[in-house]
Amino acid sequence: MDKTVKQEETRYLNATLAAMQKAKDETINEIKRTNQNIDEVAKSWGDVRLKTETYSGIVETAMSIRQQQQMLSERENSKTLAQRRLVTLDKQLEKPYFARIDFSEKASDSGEPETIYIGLGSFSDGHDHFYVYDWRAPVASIYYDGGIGAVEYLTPDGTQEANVTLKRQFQIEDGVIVTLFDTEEAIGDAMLMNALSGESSTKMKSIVTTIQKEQNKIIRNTKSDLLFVQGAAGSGKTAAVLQRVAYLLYRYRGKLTSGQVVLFSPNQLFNDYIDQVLPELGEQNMVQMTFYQYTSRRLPKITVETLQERFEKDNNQTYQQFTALKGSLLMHQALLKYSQHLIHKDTKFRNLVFQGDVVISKQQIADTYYQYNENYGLGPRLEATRDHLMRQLTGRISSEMKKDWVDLAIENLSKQEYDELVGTGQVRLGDDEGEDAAANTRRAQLGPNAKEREFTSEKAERRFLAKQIVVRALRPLVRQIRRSAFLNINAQFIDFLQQLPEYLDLSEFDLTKEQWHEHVAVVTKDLKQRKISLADTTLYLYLYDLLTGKHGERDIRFLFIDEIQDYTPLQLAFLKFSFPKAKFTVLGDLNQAIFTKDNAKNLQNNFANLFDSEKVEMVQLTQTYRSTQQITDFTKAILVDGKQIDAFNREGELPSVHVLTSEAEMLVKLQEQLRENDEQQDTTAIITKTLADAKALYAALKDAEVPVTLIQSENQRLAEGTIIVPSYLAKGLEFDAVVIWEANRSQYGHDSERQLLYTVASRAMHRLTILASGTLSPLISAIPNTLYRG
Ligand SMILES: Nc1ncnc2c1ncn2[C@@H]1O[C@H](COP(=O)(O)OP(=O)(O)OP(=O)(O)O)[C@@H](O)[C@H]1O
Repeated sequence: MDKTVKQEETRYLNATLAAMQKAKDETINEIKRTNQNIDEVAKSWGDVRLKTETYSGIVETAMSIRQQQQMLSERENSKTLAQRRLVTLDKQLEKPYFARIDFSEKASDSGEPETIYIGLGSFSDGHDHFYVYDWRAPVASIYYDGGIGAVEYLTPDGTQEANVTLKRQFQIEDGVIVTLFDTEEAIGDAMLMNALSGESSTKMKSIVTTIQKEQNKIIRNTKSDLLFVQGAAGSGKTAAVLQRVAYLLYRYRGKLTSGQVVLFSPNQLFNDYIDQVLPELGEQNMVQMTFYQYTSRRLPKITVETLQERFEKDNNQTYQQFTALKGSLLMHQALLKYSQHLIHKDTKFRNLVFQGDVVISKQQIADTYYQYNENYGLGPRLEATRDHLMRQLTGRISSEMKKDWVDLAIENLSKQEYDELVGTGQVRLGDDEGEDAAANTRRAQLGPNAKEREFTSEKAERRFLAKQIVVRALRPLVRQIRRSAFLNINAQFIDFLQQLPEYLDLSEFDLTKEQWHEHVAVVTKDLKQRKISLADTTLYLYLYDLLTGKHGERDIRFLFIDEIQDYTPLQLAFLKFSFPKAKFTVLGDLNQAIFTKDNAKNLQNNFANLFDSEKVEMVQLTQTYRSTQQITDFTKAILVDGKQIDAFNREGELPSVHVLTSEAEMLVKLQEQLRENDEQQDTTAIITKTLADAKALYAALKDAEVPVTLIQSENQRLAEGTIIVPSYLAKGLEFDAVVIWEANRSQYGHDSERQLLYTVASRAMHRLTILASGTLSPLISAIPNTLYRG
C-alpha cells in the first residue's frame, strides 16, 4: 500500500480518535457533574418536612417527596445515558471504523466525491460533521452491496443511485491501523478469510465487518410480511438474522423496542450461544424462546412432552404417522371447520358449582350459549354468555342471602372481619355502648371522629352484612366466569379428535379409523394424567384460542423463526394466528429437517400461502462460511442433492473416518483425538445420537485425561472445553472440532437419518472425526473415499 495513503489515513484516524477522546472527556465530566447533583438532591431530602397532622400537610409532603423523586430520576437518567455513551466511546476508541467508501451521487457527478467511514456506531462532533457512520445507515449499504462503479441502495425515501470510486477496508486494533486495503469487490475475501479463520468460542460474534451482499438483503428488508431465508448449514442465516434485529432496532428507533421482537429458536442452548451478538452491537437482546417454552408456559398444569422424548419416540412408525397428521395443513383446515361447527352445537361446558351445589348447570350454560343467532362468532358468543352468567349470578345474591349458612357466617364474624366488611373506623351497632374493657378499647381505637355507618335498623345491618358475605363467597365463581372456566376444554379437545374422521380423510396418512380411535383413547388417558404431546399441545391451544376468540399478541412487530424445517405447518399456522401483527422472518435448511423430514419440502409453500403473495420474499444462501472446504465437501456428500452448497475456499485437513472393531478401541481413539484437539486449543463437541449414548460415553470418559462436560438438557448452559451432546441439542451450534460418536449402521443406518447425520457433521468448523465400531453407517460408506482419510 502506498505510503502516503497510510499516512493520510493515519491522519484521519488520529483526528477521529482525538474528537472521540474529547467527547469521552466531556462525558466523564458530565457523569461527575450528575453524580454531584445526585448527591445534592440526596442531601436535600433532609429539607423535606414531614407534615402529617392535617390533610393539606399530607398533600404538601407527598408533593415535595414526588418532586425530589422526579429530580433524582431525571439525574439518574442522564447519568445512565452518559454512562452508556461512555461504554460506546470506549469501544469506538478501540475500533472507530472498519471501512471507507468514496462515492458521488449520480446527479451531481461533477463535484468531489463524498467520503464516509463506516463503523459499529456513528460518531459526530455535534456540529453535523460525521466522522463515522453507523453500519446500518442507508448510505452504508453501498459498502455491502457492490464493488466499484454504479450501485443502488435503498433509503427510506426510495432507491438512490451512487457511483463508487473507492472501497477501503481497515483493521484497526487499539486505535492503530494494522492493515488497510482497497478492494473492488463487495467484501474482500481477505477480510472474510481473516474473520473466518479465528477460533470458535462458546459465544457467537457479530459479522458486521464482513456482511455479504445476499445477507445484506435479508438484514435490510423492511417490505416483506414474510421473508423466507433458505440456506445450507453454516451459510450465516442465524448471523444475518441477528444483525437484522440490530438493523430493525436502529431503523425504527423510538417506535420499536427489543421487547416487540421475538425469536423462536431450536433450543435453550442456542439462546445461550447467540446472546452476546446484540449487546456487542450496542443493542438489547430480543425476546428468545423455544416453541416448547411458548406453549408449555400456557399450560402450567399439564406436562408437555420434551424435545428428548419427542426425538426418542420419533423412530416409531405410527408415532410418526400421527405426528405428521396432527401437524398437517389438512389438520389445520379440519380444526377451523370443527371450530365453525361449534357455533351450532357440541361446545362442551362444565357446571358452575357453589358450596358443593350446581348453581348453573352445563345444560343451562349451553342453552345460553346457543340462544344467540348464527351471526355471533365464537368470541362474541362466549362474551355474551359470560355477561349473561354474570347477571344470573347477581340475580342469585338475594336468594342466597336468605340461607342459613349466611346467618351462621354473620354470627361467627370476628370484630376484625366485621371491620373489613363494614369499613375500618366504623362502629358496629351497639358496639361502643357497653362499659366493659373491650368497648373502652374500641372507643379509644376509633378516636373522636369515628363515623357510624348509619344502619336504620338491625335488619338493615343484617342485610348489608349478608350481601357482603354472599358477594365475597361468590367471588371465585365470578373469576371462573370471567376466565371462561365453564368451558370444558379437555372434553372439547377430545371431542375434536373423536370427530376428526368426519373432517379429514385418514387414509391420506395411511391410517384407519380403528387406529385413530385407539390413539384417541391413549391421548384421553394421558390427558387425564395431565400429560400431552407437543403435537397435541398446538392443537389444544389453537382450539382454545378459537373458542375463546383470542386475537393473539398484537404488540409483537417482528417474529423470527430459526430452523423452520422442524416446525409443522400447523405450528406455523398457529404462530401466524398468535402474532397477527408481526412481520415474519423464517430461516431454514430443508436438509436439516430432524423432526419433520420429508414434509419439510412442502413447508415453504404451505407457509407462504398464509401470506399475501405480493409480500413474500425468498432469499437463498448457498455459500457456506462455517466449515473448511474439505468439511463442506464431505458433509455435502452425505446429502443426495447437496449440489446447491458452495464451500468458502478455506483450506483444512480432510475429515477422518475410523472404523474400529470394538467400543473399547473407539474410546482409545477418541481420547487420542481429544488430546490432539486440546493441544491445538480447539473446542470439541462429541456428538452422540441419543441422550442414552451421551450418558454412557460420559460415564466411560469420567476419569479420562481431558475433562468433558455432558450436556443433557436444553436448559443447561453451554460449557467451555470439550462437551458431549446428543444430536438433537447440537442444532444451530458450531465447534472447532466435532467427533461423531458411533457412526455405525445401528445408529445411522436408515435413509431417514441422513439429515440428522448431515446436521451433526456440519457443526464442525476446522476438524471432523468420525468414529464407528463394527459396520460403518452406509450413509458414510457411500461417500467417495477421496473426501476423507481412512
Ligand atoms: N458474512 C460473514 N462474515 C463472517 N462470518 C460469517 C458470515 N456469515 C456467516 N459467518 C459465520 O459462519 C458461521 C455459520 O453461520 P450461522 O451459524 O449463522 O449459519 P446458519 O446458516 O445459521 O447455520 P446452521 O443452519 O447450520 O445453523 C458462524 O460462525 C458465522 O459467524
